This record gives sequence, structure tokens and C-alpha cells, in this order.
Amino acid sequence: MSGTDAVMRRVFAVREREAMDAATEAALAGLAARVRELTEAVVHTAVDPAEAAAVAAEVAALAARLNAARRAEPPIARIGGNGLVRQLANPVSGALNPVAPPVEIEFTPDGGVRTAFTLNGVYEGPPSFVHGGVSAMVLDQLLGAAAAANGTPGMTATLELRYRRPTPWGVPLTATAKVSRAEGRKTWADAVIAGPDGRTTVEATAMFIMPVGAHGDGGSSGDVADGDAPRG
Ligand SMILES: CCCCCCCCCC(=O)SCCNC(=O)CCNC(=O)[C@H](O)C(C)(C)COP(=O)(O)OP(=O)(O)OC[C@H]1O[C@@H](n2cnc3c(N)ncnc32)[C@H](O)[C@@H]1OP(=O)(O)O
Repeated sequence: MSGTDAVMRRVFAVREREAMDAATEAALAGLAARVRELTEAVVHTAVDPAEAAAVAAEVAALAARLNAARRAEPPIARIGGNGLVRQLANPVSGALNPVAPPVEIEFTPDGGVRTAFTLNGVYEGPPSFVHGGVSAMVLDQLLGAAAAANGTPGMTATLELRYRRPTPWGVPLTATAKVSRAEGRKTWADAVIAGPDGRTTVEATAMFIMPVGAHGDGGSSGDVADGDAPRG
């Protein structure tokens, strides 16, 4: 994505942030994974009120330990030496964010993107099914990654969802996205989530707009957050 990299640097311009070293990233990814387990346990626990209160006090103490040294902003890591960065705490795909499932996005040979993921009960909306807003969040990220993979990244301007069937949690899901059209600063992309039987549960179409200046014609040129670059 060498041509894309320069555009990405401008579209998702953020203030300069210190990149996280690999050892700290690995340690915090492990911490986030444990906190995900904790969150899932909180949602499903059936302990008595006294035990819940005791655990709450311990968790408060742990939060105080982490807050003893804070970064002003969420962490990033650099990809290569060209200024492109990954947002390690992206709420969809960031391994360092306990709120993120996380969803790992890969390039596909057809120029699109794909992910396989499982959502647990933390993301429940209607009983037994994934919250529609969570599906929208995953699809927005995936569609944005498809626009980036096409070399035409942008800000989400429109996001249309069609919920065809309920999306179950606790089972393997797949999602794919691909650009259908790009004109000027606008890029359109389509995406679907499918259940384990391969049937579509949610369809989405989005339009992304590349902010003015992102083509390198004098717009912002700060460091860049690319959401979370697809791995592949
Ligand atoms: C690997 C990396 C993966 C990254 C994935 C990231 C996924 C996540 C992406 C997000 O969540 S982004 C956050 C949610 N989106 C926003 O917060 C966007 C907020 N809105 C904006 O920043 C601006 O409104 C925007 C950049 C979208 C457009 O501002 P502009 O000043 O560039 O638009 P302008 O007014 O010049 O209009 C340009 C054209 O776009 C049209 N337009 C602008 N906003 C529109 C809109 N919202 N919907 C439909 N059309 C829109 C507008 O009518 C016009 O059409 P025409 O050229 O045909 O005349």
C-alpha cells in the first residue's frame, strides 16, 4: 500500500504520539486479554452480593495501580518507517483495548478485506443475539479498511445497515467488505456479516469521504492513525 500510505498519513491525521515499544505492547495486550475475560465474567457471574462487592474493591485497587502512570492518549505503534501507524486501542480491532472483541482484519486477493471472529455475551442485544450497534461498529471498521485497502481511505460519511437475520453470539462469524466505486473524494463499499451456516445476517453499504487536503495538496500532514491496518 505504498501509494496509500501517504494518503493514510493525511486522512487520519493525529497529533504526534510516541510509538509503543514491542515489549510494552505485548504486556498490555496480555493485560487487555485478561480484562476481556474479567468483563465476560462480570456479565455472567452469579456470585452473591458480598463477593461481588469484594471483587469490586480489588478491581478498584487494580485500576489505581494502572493509573499510577498514564498516557494522555491511546497508544499507537509504527508500521515501517513511513509514518503509518496502527491504533493499538481501536475499539473494534485494537488488541490493547479490552472493549474490542478484537476483530483482526486481513486483506483478500480480490482487493477486499475479511475477518473471522466470535462475539461473546458481552455484546448481546436481543437475548441470544448480537446488539445491532455492535454489528454496525464492526462493519464500519471493516468498510473503512476496505476503502483504505483500495487506496482511497476516508471518514465515514454514510453507513446504511440492513439487518436480514439476527446475528448469534458465541459462534464463529465471518465478515467481508469490498469497494464498489470511487469517484473523486468519495468511495463506496459494501460489506456483510455471515453466520456459521454462511447465511448473511447483516448487509452494509458505506460512503467514505477523503477530507480536503488528504491528496497532498496542502492539507494536514501530521502523523497518521490508520484505525488498525489490516494484517495480511
Ligand atoms: C486500515 C484503516 C481502517 C480505518 C477504518 C476506519 C473506520 C472507522 C471510520 C470512522 O468511524 S470515521 C468517524 C465517523 N465519521 C465522521 O466523524 C465524519 C464526520 N464528518 C466529516 O468529517 C465531514 O463531514 C466529511 C469529511 C465526511 C465531509 O466533509 P467535507 O467538508 O469534506 O464535505 P463537503 O461539504 O466538502 O462535501 C463534499 C461532498 O460530499 C457530500 N457529503 C459531505 N458529507 C456528507 C455526508 N455525511 N453524507 C453524504 N454526503 C456528504 C457533499 O454533499 C458533497 O457532495 P458533492 O461533491 O456531490 O457536492
